[in-house]
This record gives sequence, C-alpha cells and structure tokens, in this order.
Amino acid sequence: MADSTLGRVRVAAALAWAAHPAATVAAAVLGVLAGAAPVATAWLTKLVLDALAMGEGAAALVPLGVGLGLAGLAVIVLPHVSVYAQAQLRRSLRLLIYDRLFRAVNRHPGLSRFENPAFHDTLRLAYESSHNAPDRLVVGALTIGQALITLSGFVVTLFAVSPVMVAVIVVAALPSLRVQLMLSRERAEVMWQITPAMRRQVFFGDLLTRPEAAKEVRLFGLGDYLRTRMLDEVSGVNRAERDVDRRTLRSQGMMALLGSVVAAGGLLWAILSAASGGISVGDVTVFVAAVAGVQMALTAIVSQWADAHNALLMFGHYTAVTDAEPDLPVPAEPTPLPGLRDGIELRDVWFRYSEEHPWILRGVDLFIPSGRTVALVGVNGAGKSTLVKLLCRLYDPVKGQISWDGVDLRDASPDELRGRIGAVFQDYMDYDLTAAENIMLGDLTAAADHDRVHDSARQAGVHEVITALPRGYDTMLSRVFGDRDDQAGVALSGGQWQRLALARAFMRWRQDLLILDEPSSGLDAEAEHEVHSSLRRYRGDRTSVLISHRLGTVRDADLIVVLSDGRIVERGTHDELMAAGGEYARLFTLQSSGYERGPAPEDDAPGDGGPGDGGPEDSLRTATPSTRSAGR
Ligand SMILES: Nc1ncnc2c1ncn2[C@@H]1O[C@H](COP(=O)(O)OP(=O)(O)OP(=O)(O)O)[C@@H](O)[C@H]1O
Repeated sequence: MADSTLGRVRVAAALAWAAHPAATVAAAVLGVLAGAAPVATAWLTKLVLDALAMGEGAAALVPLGVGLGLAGLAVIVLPHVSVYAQAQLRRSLRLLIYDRLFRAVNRHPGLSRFENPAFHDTLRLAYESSHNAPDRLVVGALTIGQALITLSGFVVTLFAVSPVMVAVIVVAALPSLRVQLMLSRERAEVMWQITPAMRRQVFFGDLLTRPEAAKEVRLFGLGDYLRTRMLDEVSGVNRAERDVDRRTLRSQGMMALLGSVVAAGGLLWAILSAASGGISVGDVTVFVAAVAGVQMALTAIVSQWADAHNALLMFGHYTAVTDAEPDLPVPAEPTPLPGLRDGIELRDVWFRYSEEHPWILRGVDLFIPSGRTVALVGVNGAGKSTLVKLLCRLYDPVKGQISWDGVDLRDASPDELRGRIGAVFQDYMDYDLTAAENIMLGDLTAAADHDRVHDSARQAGVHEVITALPRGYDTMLSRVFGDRDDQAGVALSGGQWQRLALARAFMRWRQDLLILDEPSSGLDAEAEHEVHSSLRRYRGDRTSVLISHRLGTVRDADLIVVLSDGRIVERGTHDELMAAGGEYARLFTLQSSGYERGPAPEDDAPGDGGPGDGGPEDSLRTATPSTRSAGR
C-alpha cells in the first residue's frame, strides 16, 4: 500500500526504475555532475583571480584556465544532456504508468465503480497525475539532489569567507520552505475540489462537438446554453485557481523580498570588508557567486520540494486506483464453470444499486432451464435489464443467490462466466472502428477468422450493407476518425448499427447463454422479422434470455416471465398467460389493439399483407408497406 508519503515515494521511484533503469541512472549521474559544475566554476574563477592578483606564472594559470574552460563547458552542456535523459525517462514512465493504471481499471469485473462520481474524480486526477507526478517526483528528486550539491559546495565556499552569512541565508530560507509546503497542500486540495467542475467542462465541450449530440443541439438551439454552462464551469475553476495563485504570489513575494534584503546586506558587507582589506578581491567575487548560488539552490530546493510534495499528494489518486480492490469479490480459487447442463437458478434475489437507491429486484425466484428460451417482459423500469446484468455478474445480488448448474456465480471466475455468455444490450456500443472490427470484438479469439465474421454478419442481416460500403469490411465506421483521403467518413443508420451489435453477439454463438435485451428495437419490420427468424433458428436448443417490449417477438418463448416493480408477477407460456387474463394478456391485447387501430386505409389494400391473427408481430407488418415476408 502507498498511503504514506514515504510509500508513495517508494512506488514512484520503483516505477522510474522499472520504466527505464538506464535513463534513471543517467539522469541521476548527470544531475550530480550538473549540480557540481557551477561550484567548480566559482572555485576555479576565484583561484584564477587570486593567482593573477599574486602575479603567478603561466605554469600555474594554464591548468586553472583549462579547468575553468571545462567546468564552463560542463555548465553549458550538461543541462541539455540531462534534459534529454529526463525526457527519455518521462516517456518510458508514461507508457508504464498508463499500462498499470488501465490494468487496474480493467481489474474491476463489475459496473458499480464506473457509476460512482467519486471514482471518476479519482480516476481523472489519477490519469492526470500519472501523466506527470512520477516524473515530477523523479525530476524533483534529481533537481533537489543537484541543488543540494550546488548548495553544499557554495556553503563551504561561503563559510570560508563569512560563517555568519551562511547562517543568515539558510535561516532566511526556512520560512519559505514551510510556506511552499502549505501552498502545495492547498493546491492539491483545490485540485480535488475543482475536479467535478473540470469533468463537467469536458462533458459540455464534448456535447458541443460530438456528432451524436449535434442534431439535438441544433434542433433545440442548445449551442449557446451548453457553451455558457461550459464557460461557467471554466470560470469556477479559474476562480479557485486564481485564489491559490494570489496566495502563492503574496507568500512568494514576501520570501523573495526577504532573500533580496539578505543578499543586499551581504554584498554591502563584502564591499566594505574588501575596502578595509579584510578580504581579497577574489573573495568578493566568490562571495557574490556563493550568495547568488546558495539562494538559487535554496529556492530550487524549496520550490522543487513543494512541487514534489504536491506531486506526491496527487500521486495518491493514482495509487488509490492501482491499489483498489476489485469492485466485486473475485475468488482466489474459482470453482470451474462447466458448460450449462441443468440451468441457471435465481433464488430469492434482492438487488438495489446502492444503499441510497430503492430495491429494484425484490425476492426473485426463477429457473432458466438449459436449452430453453425465457422471455422477460414488463413495463419500463420493472427491472428486466437489471436482472440480466446480474446474470452476467456485472453486480452481485444484495441478498439471495444466482447459480449456474449449482455453482454460485460468486464462486466462479467472472472471465469464465462471461466466456460462456453472448449478449446484446439495449444500450449497445457503436465502435469507431472498421466494420470487421466492430463484429470481431464479439470474440477476440476469432479475430483472424474472416469466415466467422462474415457468417455472423449474414445471420444479423448486415452482410450486404457492409459489402456495399466503399471498403467493405475494412470501412471505418466513424464520423470523427477516418481516412485522411476520405474525409467524409461512413455513417450507418441506427438499425444497421443494431444489426452490427447482433453480429457481434453471434460471434459468440457457441456460448451457453445468449442474452438479448431488446435486440431488434431499432429494426424495421422486415429486418425484425428476419432477425427473429434467424434468432429462432440459431437459438435452437441453446439457452437464451430475451427481453422485448414487442410482445409478438416473445410469444414462442418456452417461458414468459412478467416482472413488475422488481417482482415476478406472472409466468407461463404465451397461451397460458393469455388464458390467465393477467398483466401479460393486458399488455399483449393493448399492443394488438393499438396495431389494429393504427393502419391508414391504404395499408389495408390487398397485397400489403393484411392483418392475420391480430398479434403485435403480425400488426408490425402493416408498419412498413414494403414488408414482403413478415409472419411466421
Ligand atoms: N446504474 C443504475 N444506477 C441506479 N439505478 C439504476 C441503474 N440502472 C437502472 N436503474 C434503475 O433501476 C430500475 C430498473 O431499471 P431496468 O433498466 O432494469 O428496467 P427495465 O425493466 O429494463 O426497463 P426498460 O423496459 O425501460 O428497459 C429503474 O428505475 C432505473 O432507474
């Protein structure tokens, strides 16, 4: 754990070493040399001046002159080489730190962390601090080391001329250190406070530029409103930063004034002492250089110390992310999850998203038999999607148990469980990647299997759409990333994207459980019919859980379960539920009657596929006059 300051220093130093040992050593050695060079220059200058004043010959002056030249060269060259080594270290660090940060993010098997605002604040600061905290620490440590070398060299030099002056300068620097540390703590605190505003600023900026949002922003005239909201956030951040900057300016100004008074007093003393013959002219020059050098080194130490301190405080967010326990307990020795033989059982499952939220599932008992299709229906907010998220173990039940052939999902490896599930969610993703990649993401192990990608696309009815694209399966499906030569980008329709999401799930067709949460909500009637026929055909004897508001698409499920307010209120086959005349029958009849009333007179024209049994799926045919093959 890296809770303590020392712990964080250790983590940062270990990171630097792991990232690039050679660059770390080079940066350290160059730092030492760069720190020693100004001291050597000052000493050699004094020796040359004293030798000249004493009328020494070339034999004494030449080595001193050469030494002085080399020291001067080092003063000029070393900082550049040192900057290069530090940059090299910084680049390697960045790579390593991103790797560790996002590995840690991926370690959370569930969703709860990603729905927690404090986690996002920490993550944002972790992301930012991981950009620069370790190299600020390493560079800070090197700069402090370098400045300490310069400082001790000049302190020794100055001590030879005036021990009192050494004490005055060092004592004058102490309040500065204290003030800087206080300010760095304050700055870290302000950063934490303004992070939500910074995230909101990015959110509003994003809304103003995202193609998905551009339509509503223009239609509702939201441009100025969103811009103003964004600027409000920026102004809040600016105000908070300005307040800290003002306090910093005040404190640093006072400290600089104190330093100048001390330096001016020292200079006056040196001039008067030289005039009275107390010290040599060489002493005066080395004194002036030493006072400036000590003050510069002390300022560097104090400000680097404060900066490193601030970086450490910020780095705490990084270590908070990398040290965090997984959001769901992962068993050290998971029970193997065999292929589904009997079924999945939910026993008295209670769930709420957090203690502040209401119960979403209230004592659900359900058996999903292997090889059967179970449909979940119910009004908006009944808890259907929540239930399937629990089946995928994206959350754990708060009470009760879900078991897979008797194995509690909590005892299994989440990766193994998900390897056995194929799913299309209601809020499926559109990836700004090529069409092939959008499908292949369903099963990375089959990335090179083009036939499988094409078969999945065919099953989802999107193969023809893709082959008609400018570059077929290699077409980039994005309006924001694209080929530089083909700036237009390719945009798919909502239903076409949904079919791609289905194709992605079909890549996992051989898995044991298929979850389809509103898989056809965006499809036209013909496509929906095709997709559901395809689903029925390919579902075969596989286990599936289907959620749909279009009740006609679930009527042939082996079991239909009606959820209401987190409870199962009815279960049975379509015929049983219709005969029971309960909630399902009410919803089904409501939908049927809506469809029956809906068609415009010309829709009833012969050849348009007139009403059949009056069911919702039959009525859907009338929604699209061009429907050719609807009906089962
Ligand atoms: N991540 C979340 N955090 C807090 N509450 C949530 C979260 N997701 C869903 N809810 C709440 O849980 C309840 C059930 O949502 P759920 O999505 O499971 O319903 P649903 O039956 O699938 O609805 P729909 O038919 O509209 O898709 C809703 O009241 C919703 O506000």
